[in-house]
Amino acid sequence: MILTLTPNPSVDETIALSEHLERGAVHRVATTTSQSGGKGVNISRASVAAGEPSVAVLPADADDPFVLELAASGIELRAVPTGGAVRVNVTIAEPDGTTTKLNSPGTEISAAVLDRLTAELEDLAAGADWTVLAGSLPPGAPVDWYAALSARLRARGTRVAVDTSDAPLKALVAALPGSAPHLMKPNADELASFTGLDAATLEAEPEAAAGAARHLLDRGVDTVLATLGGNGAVLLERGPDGTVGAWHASPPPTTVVSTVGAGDSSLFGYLLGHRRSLPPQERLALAVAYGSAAAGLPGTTIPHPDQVRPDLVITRTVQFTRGDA
Ligand SMILES: Nc1ncnc2c1ncn2[C@@H]1O[C@H](COP(=O)(O)OP(=O)(O)O)[C@@H](O)[C@H]1O
Ligand SMILES: O=P(O)(O)OC[C@H]1O[C@](O)(COP(=O)(O)O)[C@@H](O)[C@@H]1O
Repeated sequence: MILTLTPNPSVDETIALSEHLERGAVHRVATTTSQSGGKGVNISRASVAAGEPSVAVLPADADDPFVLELAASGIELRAVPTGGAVRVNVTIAEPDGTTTKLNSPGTEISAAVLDRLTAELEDLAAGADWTVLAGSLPPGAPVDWYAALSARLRARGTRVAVDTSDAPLKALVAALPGSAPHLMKPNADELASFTGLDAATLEAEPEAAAGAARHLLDRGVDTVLATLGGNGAVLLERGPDGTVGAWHASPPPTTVVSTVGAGDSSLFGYLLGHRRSLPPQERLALAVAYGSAAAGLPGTTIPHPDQVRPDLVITRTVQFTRGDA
């Protein structure tokens, strides 16, 4: 079972333009779509589509349309009532695939709701192969909450994966190795944020990304899936003998429609490969195939396994380029 936590869920509104976005101009919108999203929610949605059991833990009222839509989609939920509305995130998708995301801070979360979310996770963790802590933290959550949760949930016997950004990511890295999750999934901007390296260089050069990701393995993380946008992803993994392997995978040919949900889909692809006991290169190929399939779908649409082509992904081993961190 894959257990997910989305502490800051979002209604994802996507505005698709039939022309390039020009700041200050008036645009006629081609289509608008609205989907229930947020990182853990998207991973649970991918799990359901792939026939993998999953439970999504999140703060939201049981009668919120957000929760009703997820339940109708077949996603098993533990929704902790908040009395507040789910935030709205807006994406502007341009015809060339350029995706501009405007993510809201979210509604203030109380200590009581945080405690209930923790209790739900602890209740379910022993039955979870993986527990995924994902996305931003809403106002009111302690910035080091993921670090604290990682330590508590590891003690329950689940593997822990974290995908976050900004201050919660920095707090998690600062808390290493004490509360190290088993897996982290930074993108190039996130790798840059805690290494001080240049994001564009990390995205363009898999060896540099592998070198940056290596800092996390040196501090107790077992696996790093560093996604590099259109340049695929790098996987670093500590083997049973303690040695670290590193691989890069290039995406299959992709016509990009909206990259929202691509990172979440790639993390799910890795977890699916792990649950199927595939070797590391094949887990990486599945991750990149899932991410690229999502990038080719509108809005936050999460791919069905039929849409995912790991057979078209090219993987190779990479050497580390040690950067400063
Ligand atoms: N332009 C693109 N072309 C093909 N695949 C893409 C593109 N952008 C993203 N992807 C796929 O989605 C995955 C995650 O993308 P990335 O932008 O790194 O993640 P995040 O959404 O977390 O920022 C990539 O590893 C790749 O497989
Ligand atoms: O919690 P954050 O960092 O604001 O991110 C939430 C947003 O990210 C998403 O989970 C998509 O993430 P990815 O594009 O990284 O896969 C959206 O569904 C949601 O709007």
